[in-house]
Amino acid sequence: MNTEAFTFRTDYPEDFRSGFLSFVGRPNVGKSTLTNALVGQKVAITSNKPQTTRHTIRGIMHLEKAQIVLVDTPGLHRPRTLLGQRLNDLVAETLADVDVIAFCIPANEKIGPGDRFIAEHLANLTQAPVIAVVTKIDTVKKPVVAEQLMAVHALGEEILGERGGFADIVPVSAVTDEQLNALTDVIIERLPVSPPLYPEGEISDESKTKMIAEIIREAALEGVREELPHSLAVVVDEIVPREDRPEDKPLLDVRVHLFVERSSQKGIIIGKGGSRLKEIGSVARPQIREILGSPIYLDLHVKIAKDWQRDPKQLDRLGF
Ligand SMILES: Nc1nc2c(ncn2[C@@H]2O[C@H](COP(=O)(O)OP(=O)(O)OP(=O)(O)O)[C@@H](O)[C@H]2O)c(=O)[nH]1
Repeated sequence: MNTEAFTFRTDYPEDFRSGFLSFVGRPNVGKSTLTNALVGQKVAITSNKPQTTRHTIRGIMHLEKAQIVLVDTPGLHRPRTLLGQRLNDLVAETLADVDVIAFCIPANEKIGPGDRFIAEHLANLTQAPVIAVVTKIDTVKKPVVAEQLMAVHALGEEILGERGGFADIVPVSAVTDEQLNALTDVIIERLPVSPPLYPEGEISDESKTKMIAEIIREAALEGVREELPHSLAVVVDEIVPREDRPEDKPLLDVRVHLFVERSSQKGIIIGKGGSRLKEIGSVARPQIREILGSPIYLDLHVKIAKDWQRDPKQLDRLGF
């Protein structure tokens, strides 16, 4: 494994602020994209299909005057399957101990029952300040953004009225980077005065294994999201140094299982003569290599785990 040494910053100013920030919002509102845009590195997985973010993945912003630890939560939604229920529990747990919450609402969709559901949850679950972030402002004209800001303000007054509505409302685009600095400043204001919580250089405190699983999942879903809606789980079984390698030419064996629900899905993942599996490997390999800081041999196996989304035993085994 890569053993870079991370160092804690000691020259921080007296009024340095550090703390945890969690993004919440319906699926697909741009939470992962915003996390990536803020942290500046790919730490969470984005897609144009909802609910790809299954794990809580953190990115850390190391700034001159602050350190912001971003906790990217899965889309909070009404639970339909057991998996959904577990995701919601995870969201509740995450919200219980963050310093600031950023509630994302897209500029290009009217506020709906899903947003209200989340706002009500926030009112009940947390005392932390809630900043409303109006996302994807590049997709609509200015007057539409203005209208959405008013609607969001009204939502805050109605549901979080007891605490004076949303702590702030900030329009942003994670694609054009518009207003990201403004959002950062607003977040910092709400963090406690505290020394840095994490050493410099660290982009994620999730195990590298989880990041690797996400990369492979993303590569595997590329182009086949329609056929494999939420039926793919990736488990990294082991990462071990290959024996008998010269010291200056190490190689890591990365052994991975991809779990699908049905044999038809297995066929889709593997592709004709293994062609898709090869493709998945070539997309994922360079990214994994970068994370581990070493050449790798990527060993991908596809297995069927029936109805894993509804089976508690399988869910435990797959780490949900
Ligand atoms: N034009 C535009 N598109 C965006 C922006 N932010 C996100 N998107 C797109 O919106 C889609 C969903 O973004 P994600 O970041 O995956 O959304 P999410 O809220 O993390 O979704 P879940 O993981 O399902 O909860 C992707 O196709 C993004 O490329 C933005 O600022 N502008």
